[in-house]
Amino acid sequence: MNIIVTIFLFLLPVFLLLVRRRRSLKRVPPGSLGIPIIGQSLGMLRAMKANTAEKWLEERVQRYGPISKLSLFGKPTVFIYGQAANKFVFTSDCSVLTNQQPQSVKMILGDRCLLELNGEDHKRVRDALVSFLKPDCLKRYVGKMEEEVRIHLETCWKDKQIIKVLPLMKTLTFNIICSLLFGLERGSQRDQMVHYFEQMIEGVWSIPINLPFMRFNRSLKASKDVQKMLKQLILEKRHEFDNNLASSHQDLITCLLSIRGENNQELISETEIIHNVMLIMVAGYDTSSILITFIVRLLAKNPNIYAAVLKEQEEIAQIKSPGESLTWEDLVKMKYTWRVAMETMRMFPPVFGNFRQTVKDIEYGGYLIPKGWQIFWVMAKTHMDSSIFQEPEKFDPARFENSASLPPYNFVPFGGGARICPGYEFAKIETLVTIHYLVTHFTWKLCCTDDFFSRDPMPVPTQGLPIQIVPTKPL
Ligand code: HEM
Repeated sequence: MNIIVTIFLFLLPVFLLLVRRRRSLKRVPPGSLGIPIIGQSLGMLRAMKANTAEKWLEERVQRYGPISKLSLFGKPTVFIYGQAANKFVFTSDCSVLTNQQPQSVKMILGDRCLLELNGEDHKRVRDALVSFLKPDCLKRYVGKMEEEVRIHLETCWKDKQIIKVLPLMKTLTFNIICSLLFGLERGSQRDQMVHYFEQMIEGVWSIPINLPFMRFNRSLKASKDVQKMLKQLILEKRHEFDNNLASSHQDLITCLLSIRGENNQELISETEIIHNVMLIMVAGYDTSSILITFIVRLLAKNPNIYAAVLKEQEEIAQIKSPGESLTWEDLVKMKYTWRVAMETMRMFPPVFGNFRQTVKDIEYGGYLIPKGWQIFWVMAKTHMDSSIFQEPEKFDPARFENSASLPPYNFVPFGGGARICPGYEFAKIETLVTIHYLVTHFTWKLCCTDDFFSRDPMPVPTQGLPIQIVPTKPL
């Protein structure tokens, strides 16, 4: 026995030496980590603001190749892009990569929101959210979304000549979220929620460099106010549910409360409901409003495409009797309009890219990425790759006529894998319903014809996209 232990103790250091030597043979990717803490953060933020982020990244690719290291927001980072990179990020489980968000996300949205969860916990909470966000469930809410769109156009577009699209689309998407997800009707409670929410969202994606401390603190305080309101809302909805008073039009909160175990105990905790409802508010607000804003911009610049969308939507409107609601079946017919939306997201994806963190030393593309480093994957660059999308600068919805023929992992505006956007169908319905109403009731002209938009981190067109509108049919 002693001999075996002695041999083991002798061999152990040799084994460890060999492992370490193997690891050191692999190189970390080329590039520089720059000045400590700051690294390349300022350069990238500047490029995002100046709408030159793609060029900034392309210069890196020219200099170091498709995989390079840099330092972003105080952490060593590896930048990757392309089909293989997307596949790697979307198919790696939480024993390899975990989600990585700025500390501000955890502070404002809470540590039980999906972005902070991994593995089994992530799956359990995500499945609960998807039970409401899946098409089978959302089908029933097309009419409710339509009602919000109608009221929005009546109050914010009717009798106006010039409007700014982005702020209005933000108002609309927030109202849709309040109505469908929280069952919060129009009135003082909803107005108060908007007030706190607008302050809260300012700080969510912030890092110390881009938001002054005072404003971040205001955002943090607003998050507490939103949480207080949600707590009260949950109390009311739990009472309604337990006493069978819930209306047939369930909202997300009631749906989460209704997920029960064997002894009727709630399976999603109150904290998880609050944190995830706040995440949904944030995740579904900027993204969809930006998508609709960019569609409006592209339709104004491409009259032929506007005409084709109008034709498709008129065909649907014409078979409706006055006041009849849109249905799921109508949305299924809006194939061309959705292709326009897909092409818009190819060229102007609301989400530019995102971060993950390595859980252990990993090998990718022949390089070593050490444990604890960030991975910065950028989808926007893959969408403009001319070897995948011919003439990538051309706005051409026809390229999605046969989207099944697109090789996988190349067009990923909603991400992929275990963290693929659970709000995909929700975003699709609100986009199609809104565009239906816009094209069948208005024509418009851009007031700012420049092509500029900054990324903050989502794309924001100049002055929020002012347009001149002309009604073509009464609402
Ligand atoms: C055009 C609209 C939208 C786009 C382009 C979009 C895009 C994305 C992307 C790319 C991700 C994955 C990020 C990653 O893997 O790191 C994501 C995640 C997410 N999205 Fe969306 N989204 C949109 C609308 C929505 C809506 C309307 C909701 C809610 C109703 C929503 C809720 C979420 C949530 C909760 C996550 C986190 C999922 C997880 O970590 O498991 N999104 N979205």
